Amino acid sequence: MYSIKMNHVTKTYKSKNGPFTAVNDVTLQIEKGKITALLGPNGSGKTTLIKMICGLASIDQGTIFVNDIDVKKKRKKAVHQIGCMLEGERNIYYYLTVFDNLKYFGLLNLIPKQTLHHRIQQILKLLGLEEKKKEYAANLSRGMQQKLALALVLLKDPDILLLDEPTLGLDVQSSNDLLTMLRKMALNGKTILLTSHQLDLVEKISDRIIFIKNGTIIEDLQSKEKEQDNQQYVYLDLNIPNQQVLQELEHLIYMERENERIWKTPLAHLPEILQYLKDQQVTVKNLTTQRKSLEQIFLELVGDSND
Ligand SMILES: Nc1ncnc2c1ncn2[C@@H]1O[C@H](COP(=O)(O)OP(=O)(O)OP(=O)(O)O)[C@@H](O)[C@H]1O
Repeated sequence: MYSIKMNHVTKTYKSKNGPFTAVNDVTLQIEKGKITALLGPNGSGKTTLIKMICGLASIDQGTIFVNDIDVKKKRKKAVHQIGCMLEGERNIYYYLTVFDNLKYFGLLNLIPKQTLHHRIQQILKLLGLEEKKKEYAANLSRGMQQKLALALVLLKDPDILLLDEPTLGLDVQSSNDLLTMLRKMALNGKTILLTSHQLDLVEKISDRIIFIKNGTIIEDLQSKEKEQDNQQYVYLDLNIPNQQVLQELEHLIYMERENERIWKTPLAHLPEILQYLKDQQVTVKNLTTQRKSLEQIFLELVGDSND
């Protein structure tokens, strides 16, 4: 089941040097109840993508559906499904206290007064902001302000969370707490799409990682592969006379990337796979148990963002 469906989405901005395509023909489905991360260098189009999903930037070409609601045609209804926190933009009132910020946003979002107070307490607790509830937002540290911004997003209990760099400015402990909280929310069925530059954190919590470069998806590491990561794999670089021979092998998984063609097999199945390859006159050029780190993949795929 998909919470977000994007079909051939393109966004072109006007700039001094002429039109600039920030998102280029992106087709993507985001699964419900999963954490999906968008990774890419500065200016690769991540924020633009998020802004289009939550109705803050127009969609030039293509369609976006949020919980099957067309963002172009029914923007208000679609946006209602979403809680969006954009990088660097903290929609908080600096001269209201933490509590009053939450109360104000709650009333603005028509949360009934009877439930609002309880909900505010829950969220303050969740984000470790209880002690700061009487503090003016202006006097909070940057990380605390980030938490408050997130608290406001969570207040209306949206089905889908779009979080642009949610851990930016948070200390290690707060980042980890936040990620743990997001994981729990996903387990409870929330769909979370986030962007981050912190590869290690993303690797820890995401079910799926999508790499973006120049407004295009260049790599999509699906959750299936990630779930299997706990198994020990052997990675094989093969010289195959005929691709056909490998297609029916259950335990030999093909992994296609921009610059490499690699196969992997669970360690337990290696002997039978090697025997089969030998029988089929397939040469093993390289065999390793080392999987590339996400950082290596990222650097290899994204490379110089200007190329
Ligand atoms: N309103 C705008 N007008 C013109 N160009 C824009 C506008 N917003 C973004 N861009 C350009 O579109 C490209 C993609 O920007 P975007 O903010 O989506 O990237 P990003 O991947 O989120 O980057 P970062 O990691 O730095 O946040 C950039 O080249 C940016 O300069």
